[in-house]
This record gives sequence, structure tokens and C-alpha cells, in this order.
Amino acid sequence: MRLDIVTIFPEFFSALDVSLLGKARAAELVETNVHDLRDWAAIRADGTPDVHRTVDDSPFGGGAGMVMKADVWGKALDDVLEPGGVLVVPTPAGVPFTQALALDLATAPQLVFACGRYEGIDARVPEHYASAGFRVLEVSLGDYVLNGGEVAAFAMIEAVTRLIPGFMGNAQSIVEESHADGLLEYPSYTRPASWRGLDVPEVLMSGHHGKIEKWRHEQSEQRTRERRPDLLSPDLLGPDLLAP
Ligand SMILES: O=C(OCc1ccccc1)c1cn[nH]c1
Repeated sequence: MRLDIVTIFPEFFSALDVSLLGKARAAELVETNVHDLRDWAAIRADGTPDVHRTVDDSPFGGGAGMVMKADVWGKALDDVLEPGGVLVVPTPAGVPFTQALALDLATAPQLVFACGRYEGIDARVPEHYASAGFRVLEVSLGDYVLNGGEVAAFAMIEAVTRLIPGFMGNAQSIVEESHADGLLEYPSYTRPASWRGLDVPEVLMSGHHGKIEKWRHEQSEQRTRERRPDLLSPDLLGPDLLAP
């Protein structure tokens, strides 16, 4: 996979080499390129130089904050996006990022993360690339607002790259982890068997794999009921609710 990140804070992603991507094996599976959006802002749309390399401007219609300029993003993404590349735009206004989406994106030949700052990117940017035939995903990590897309992109990059076949040593751990079967993962324990008066559940010491598997599934269901009932309810936003 080719991984491209466009941001006004390229130094933010130097940590990528330290995290999961640092491993030699990972280096073969993922080619990472970080781009400074301001490199495409040095020349204005009218051809005159912009020493400030401006990437934002006031919103049409008024309102607080600034919006990132479509013409600058367009020049950058024209250079970075390859045919078949997927444009991922982290935003609080996006579709939920899920383990299922991470698995889907792990098969893409290229992911391009467009990290917005300020109030976000001019809405015509995702619109243009979608109409140009690219898969474009405006994706939310959760219902909160960050100062920019970089932190969200970093999280999504880690969630996706670890699912690339061959990336993680132990493929079995990927199958068993939380959300893999739509439930939260069961509680885990290791030595000592007794710690501060708390003992590891007996069943896990029984060596009876059928009982252990049953107990773990029950624990996953109980945890999901208690912490994430939303994962258990039927699809509330069914087609009828969303369809016009
Ligand atoms: O804040 C986020 O992205 C940065 C961003 C992008 C566009 C406008 C404002 C902020 C975010 C929150 N959940 N997922 C992403």
C-alpha cells in the first residue's frame, strides 16, 4: 500500500516511523509519504507568488473561523492521488470509522489522508474528486472536535496498516480482537493467578477449551450489553429512515 498524508504540520507524522510503521516488515508493505500542503500554496491561482503560502480564507456566508482553499488542495491532490487511490478526509461531519471500514481500507492500493485544519476544507474538494471517479470518504473518529485531522488520520493509519496481511506477526490476534465479531472483547488475565485478593476466573485454569470459549463469548456479550448497547440494537438508521 502507498500511504500519502497531506497536512500543514508534516512534522507531526515523523512519529509514524516510531509506531507500527517502524518495523522493517512494515516498511516493505507500506510506502509512506508526508506532504506539506503549503508547498502547493507558494503560487496563487493567478500565477503571482504568495510568500505567505496561504491555505485558508474566510467562509462565504460569514461565520466564525476560516476554510481551507479548494484551489490549493486541488493542486496538492492532483499531484498526490493515483488512479485507484482512496481519498480519506477526517472530519467530525463524517461517517463513523469502524473496524469494518479499517478492514476495507486495508485492501486499497493507496490511501491519501487530507488533514483539514480551521473549520475544515472547502466542500467542493471531496465533491470534485468523487465526481472525478475517486472513492472519497469523509470519516469521523467520534463525536468530538479536534483542532485538525492529523490526530484522526494517525489513528486511522494505525488501525488500517495493522490489518494489512503480513503486517502483524500473529494474524490470529486480529481475528479475536474487539469488534471483529461485532462484540467487545472479553476480559484477559495473566500471571499471577491471585493478585491483591483477586483471582483469575476458575474456568480459565480448567484447560477445558469448550468451556473457556463459551465463558469468553458470554463475557463479550455481557460487556457489550453493559458498555455498548448500540452495537446490539438492530440497524436504527435503516434504509427507510435515510432514504428520501
Ligand atoms: O476533529 C476532527 O477532525 C479534524 C477537523 C476536520 C474538519 C473540521 C474540523 C476538525 C474529527 C473528529 N472526529 N473525527 C475527526
